[in-house]
Amino acid sequence: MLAYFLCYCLGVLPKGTKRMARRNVLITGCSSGIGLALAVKLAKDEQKRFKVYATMRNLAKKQPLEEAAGHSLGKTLEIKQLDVCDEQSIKTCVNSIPDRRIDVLVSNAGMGLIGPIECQTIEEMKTVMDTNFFGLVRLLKEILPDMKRRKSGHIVIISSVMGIQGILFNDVYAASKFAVEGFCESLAIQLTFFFFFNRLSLIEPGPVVTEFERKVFEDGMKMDLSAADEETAEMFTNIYLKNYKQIFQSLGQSAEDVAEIILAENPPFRHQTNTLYTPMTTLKYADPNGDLPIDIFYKMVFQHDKIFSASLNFIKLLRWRSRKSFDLGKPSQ
Ligand SMILES: NC(=O)C1=CN([C@@H]2O[C@H](COP(=O)(O)OP(=O)(O)OC[C@H]3O[C@@H](n4cnc5c(N)ncnc54)[C@H](OP(=O)(O)O)[C@@H]3O)[C@@H](O)[C@H]2O)C=CC1
Ligand SMILES: CC1=C(/C=C/C(C)=C/C=C/C(C)=C/C=O)C(C)(C)CCC1
Repeated sequence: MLAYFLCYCLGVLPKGTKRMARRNVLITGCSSGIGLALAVKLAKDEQKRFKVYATMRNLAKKQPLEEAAGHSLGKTLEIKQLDVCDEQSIKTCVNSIPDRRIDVLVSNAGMGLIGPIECQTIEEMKTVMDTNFFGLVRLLKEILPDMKRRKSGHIVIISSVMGIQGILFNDVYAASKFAVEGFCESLAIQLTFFFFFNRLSLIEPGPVVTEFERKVFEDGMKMDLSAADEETAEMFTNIYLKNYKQIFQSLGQSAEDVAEIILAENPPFRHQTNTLYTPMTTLKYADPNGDLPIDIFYKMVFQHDKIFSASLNFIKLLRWRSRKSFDLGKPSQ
């Protein structure tokens, strides 16, 4: 079912319903996680509808993708170098594609950052903004003019539920995804003029079990908290980090699940992939004043932490008993 929605997002109907010319898809951040899963999914499409340019900043990390790609490597999938923080590397990559033709751009590369801001340097914060926000801007500056000239193209952006709603100790990461969302919301209006209908889609996953989760947790565990006061350091360690793994185990999707959701025909502008997480984001829309989600999150963390933890365990148990992850992203029929 998620596969259906993925195909739907990149402009392909289910098998056998429509024939289309092969489409060039460029994906950033394919060394692991969602980018890798999506690249492989598209490259292995039975009808060979895609030519995938799976890019990564460090080609020394290409082995997992090569292994997962199998026979599609060198046929429907090519691996290329692209660092979203380096304009020249983007240009070189795009110039190496025949006629520079990119039908679908998937802006996926990104990184997380957690912890008290007192313990993060401005340089670390700038790297997150540079990767998650300016990385997208650089890609579009290079690729969008060609799409506008052709009056066709589709841009899929991996945003996050944190592009809608901030979460404790994710201040800068959430800011980077809010920047992405504001930027895209503005751009979508202009693109509707060029492409006649909206061809820009924001994918908003909740927690996904990937390298992102591991890296962010490890960095959080070894963070030097000496610049924070005792209460803040305690809150980060004993509330946030303590619950972190449990949240991913209970609510987390797999990269493959998310990959399946990404391609759809006439996709909505925003698509949240994780139905278990939507009660959280709905709080934002339920109260235009913005107090409700802050109040509820505060109570969940500081007053009803045992109920919150028990609820997460219950969800985990239900998912385990069903012996497969819930079909979290099933599109409504
Ligand atoms: N995992 C989660 O819970 C969620 C993730 N997301 C978003 O999904 C996207 C993919 O993350 P996910 O698959 O989970 O995590 P991974 O860490 O598995 O993948 C992130 C990818 O981005 C790459 N990357 C980082 N910086 C750059 C750069 N400067 N240029 C090119 N590539 C770069 C990484 O490369 P390298 O290996 O070299 O570091 C890696 O290939 C991100 O935008 C993330 O914000 C959204 C919601 C939830
Ligand atoms: C739900 C929730 C929490 C944590 C949420 C997390 C950890 C979400 C992670 C989302 C990710 C990783 C998105 C990536 O883009 C808290 C603050 C513990 C308590 C309040 C409710």
